[in-house]
Amino acid sequence: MPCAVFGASGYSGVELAWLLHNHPFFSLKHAYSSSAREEAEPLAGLYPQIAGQLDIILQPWHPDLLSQLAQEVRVVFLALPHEASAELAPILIKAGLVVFDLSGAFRLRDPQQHLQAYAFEQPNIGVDAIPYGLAEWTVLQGHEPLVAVPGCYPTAAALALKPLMHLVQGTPLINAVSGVSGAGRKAAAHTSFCEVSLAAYGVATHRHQPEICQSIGHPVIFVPHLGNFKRGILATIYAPLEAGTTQQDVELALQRAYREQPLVRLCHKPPAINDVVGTAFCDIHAVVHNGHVILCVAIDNLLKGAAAQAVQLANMYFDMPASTGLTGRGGVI
Ligand SMILES: NC(=O)C1=CN([C@@H]2O[C@H](COP(=O)(O)OP(=O)(O)OC[C@H]3O[C@@H](n4cnc5c(N)ncnc54)[C@H](OP(=O)(O)O)[C@@H]3O)[C@@H](O)[C@H]2O)C=CC1
Ligand SMILES: CC(=O)N[C@@H](CCC(=O)OP(=O)(O)O)C(=O)O
Repeated sequence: MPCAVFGASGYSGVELAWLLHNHPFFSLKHAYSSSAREEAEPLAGLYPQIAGQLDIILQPWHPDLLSQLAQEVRVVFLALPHEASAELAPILIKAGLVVFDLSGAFRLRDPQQHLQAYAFEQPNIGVDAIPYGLAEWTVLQGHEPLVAVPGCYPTAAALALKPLMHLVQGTPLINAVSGVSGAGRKAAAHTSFCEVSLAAYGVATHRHQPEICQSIGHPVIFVPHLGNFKRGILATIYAPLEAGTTQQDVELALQRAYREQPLVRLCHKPPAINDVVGTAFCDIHAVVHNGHVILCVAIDNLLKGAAAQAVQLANMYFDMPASTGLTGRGGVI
């Protein structure tokens, strides 16, 4: 299945390019950067890690390329800033392409909430329902023109909480720490090596708060943190439980949700970021304590939180096992 990656010069884009290049069914035909780059160049020029293995040329995107693209590929993955996705996705859909969008442009159902979170209006692409693709909780029909891939923090938080919401009574509190690749490749002082130690940010204002609420169907308190490591997210979640809920109730609910899901691992001890970095896995540990469940969840933000989840959804879209091409350990950056 020929496909293309937009935003391939970025962190989640290059991970997508690598996963698709090594995939048994998808075949990477085109990799695009923004049009701000002046010339085509090998993607390996930006990421020497892939030299000699993935020899694709990174082409600056230009609308004149659209008709050739539409003739040559069926599926496109967008790893672009939210507004760029919002602008490009409708054009690609109109050209007959199936779009997996990693940005936040199409995730929120409520246009007002979207406007408040992203500060631009959500485009109306004339589709009734755009699937929000939390992969383990989504059924795709295989004819949707666009799938919205969840954000990295919402993936970690919702995978842990969704199986337990019938046992939760009260507001879950979510503390999550992300590595710096979560902020993307573009240079910025607040994400530069000497500036980052460990601190909360976006307290009570982060755009993933409404996304998590939408995903689990319940309000939450969410505090993201930036840590001085490259990749990975570790979330610690405290959720009050209905009186009498036991450890066994929680474990059964998690097992029921995930026993058929190869990319979610239920763990006997709290996971470390190193357990999942370079993988498509989500590791979850749960303990009932003082009327609460304490959940520790780890994912690689660039893989399960972005590129690998997009490929997982594309696998499902084309009726393949969800984990096709995703069970190895790797990661480009
Ligand atoms: N990083 C992460 O952990 C996660 C990211 N995401 C989402 O994935 C998307 C990409 O994020 P990330 O990889 O971090 O970003 P990066 O900043 O690393 O990369 C952004 C990419 O988009 C390209 N680009 C920028 N502006 C435009 C434009 N106007 N038109 C076309 N291409 C453009 C850039 O090209 P150029 O190099 O030429 O500037 C680059 O290839 C974002 O929507 C982000 O929210 C989702 C989950 C996790
Ligand atoms: C560490 C860091 O900066 N993380 C990003 C979130 C990661 C991400 O890309 O999520 P979206 O797809 O929703 O943008 C942030 O907090 O904005």
